[in-house]
Amino acid sequence: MGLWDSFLNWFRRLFQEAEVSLVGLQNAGKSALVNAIARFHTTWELYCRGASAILYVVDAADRDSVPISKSELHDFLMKSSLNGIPLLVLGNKTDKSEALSKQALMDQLSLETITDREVCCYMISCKDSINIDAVIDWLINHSKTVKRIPLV
Ligand SMILES: Nc1nc2c(ncn2[C@@H]2O[C@H](COP(=O)(O)OP(=O)(O)OP(=O)(O)O)[C@@H](O)[C@H]2O)c(=O)[nH]1
Repeated sequence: MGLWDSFLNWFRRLFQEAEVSLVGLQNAGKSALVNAIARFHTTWELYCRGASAILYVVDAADRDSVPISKSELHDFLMKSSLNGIPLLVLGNKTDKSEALSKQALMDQLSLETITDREVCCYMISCKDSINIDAVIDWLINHSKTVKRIPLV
C-alpha cells in the first residue's frame, strides 16, 4: 500500500473514529466528500480530531430525492443521542445545471424548523472542489479539542 493510500485510509478512519457523523442518502456524494477533503488539505486533520458534528450530504441536483432526504434528516435528528450536535447540511453536485439553489434547498429541507441546534448549509461540488475549504473551516471551528488562542 502506497503512502497516498495509507493517508486516505487513515483519513477515512478519522470519520469513523472521531465524532463526525457523515450522513446522507445513497449516491449523495459522501465518499466523494471524504476524498475531496483529503485531497484538499494535509494538516486540517490535526484540528478536526474530536469535532462533534453531523455532516448531512444531499444531492442537490437530484430534485426527486430531496423530499426523502428531508424526511430522513428530520427522523435522524430525533435521536436523543444527537441532541444539540451542530449540523452542517451540504448541498452537493452544484456543478450540475439542475442543482437547486441554496435557498431552495434550505426551504425544501425545512431547515428553519430545526431550532434545537446550530444549523448551517453550504452548497458544494466534490467533483470540482467548490466550497470544500468552507467545509474544512466549519469542521475546524467545531473541533472540541483545539483551543484557538489569539496572539494579541
Ligand atoms: N457531478 C457530480 N457528481 C458527483 C459529485 N460528488 C459525487 N458525485 C458522483 O455521485 C456518485 C455517488 O457518489 P458517492 O461519493 O459514491 O456517494 P455516496 O453518498 O458515498 O453513496 P453510497 O455509497 O451509495 O452511500 C458517484 O458517481 C460520484 O462520482 C459532485 O460534486 N458532482
